[in-house]
Amino acid sequence: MIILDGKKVSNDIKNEIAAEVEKMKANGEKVPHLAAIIVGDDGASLTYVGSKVKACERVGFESTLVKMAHTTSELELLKKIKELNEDDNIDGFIVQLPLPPQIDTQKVLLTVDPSKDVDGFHPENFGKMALDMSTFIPATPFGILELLQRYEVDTKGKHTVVIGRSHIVGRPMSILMSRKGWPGNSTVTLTHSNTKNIAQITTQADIIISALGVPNFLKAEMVKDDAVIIDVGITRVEDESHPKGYVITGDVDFENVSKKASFITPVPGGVGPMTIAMLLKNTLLAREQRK
Ligand SMILES: Nc1nc(=O)c2c([nH]1)NC[C@@H]1CN(c3ccc(C(=O)N[C@@H](CCC(=O)O)C(=O)O)cc3)C=[N+]21
Repeated sequence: MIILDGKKVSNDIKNEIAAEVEKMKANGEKVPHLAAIIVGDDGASLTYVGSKVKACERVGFESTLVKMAHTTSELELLKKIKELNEDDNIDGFIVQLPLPPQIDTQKVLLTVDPSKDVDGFHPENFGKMALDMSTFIPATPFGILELLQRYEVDTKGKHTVVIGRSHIVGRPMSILMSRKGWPGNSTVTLTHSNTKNIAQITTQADIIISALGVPNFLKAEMVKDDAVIIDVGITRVEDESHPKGYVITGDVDFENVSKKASFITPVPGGVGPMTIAMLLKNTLLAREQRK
């Protein structure tokens, strides 16, 4: 069993990006600038945005964090987005999800300038992804592809089972794994909350990508020998014995599933850090395309 070490690979990628930034500086070019908008400040979201900003500093990017009150109106948020669209200083930006209920997420995603949409959530970019056109690939799916590639995981002709159909992970992942090329060329089954007999499907899988958000959902008996396991779950589970009062728990019963797997991602230290590295990669791309 080989652990797909997202922490290590994401560090490698950050070093590669930092080297690019050094070159840009040496050439007197402007360095990439990422902005993030966060509406409200529930603990987890703020932690993730905070780590994105920290990652920017680490690779030499400029970053801007726009904090807005949880009572922000849709109109105010759309105005802020338009400001960032027009700000020549900003190469790419993200609006941290989920948004409070008074704000229509679809409207927000449609307002982000597709050329600055480093999350790859705008319908134009999602469509390009589905049609194999060059675009920003959403950071979490992009990170999973990168992990599969760097560990030379064979995906051709394999049965990939995706669990969860979210617009951010499951749906795009199912499209990407079925695309021509590598990683890709898989036969894909997309499962979700209405799927019957899910264990019957997962036991047929060569590759399982779980993006469900139910701690320890995937058990050893749901997995065949030598399967490749990608765990996208990151649920905070209360744990008094831990200094933070919680532990980050994945969708996979790692202790038991890892005994059967050929490759497996840990949580934490798997897909999470890759997400951040690929957001930086998209931002670098955005800067290069704006020259
Ligand atoms: N517009 C938008 N874009 C996003 O990319 C986006 C978002 N909204 N909303 C929330 C989710 C979640 N997300 C994570 C990023 C990093 C880790 C990460 O680094 N996790 C660490 C643990 C971090 C911890 O200790 O909490 C790990 O898995 O090792 C996790 C989750 C990005 N998201």
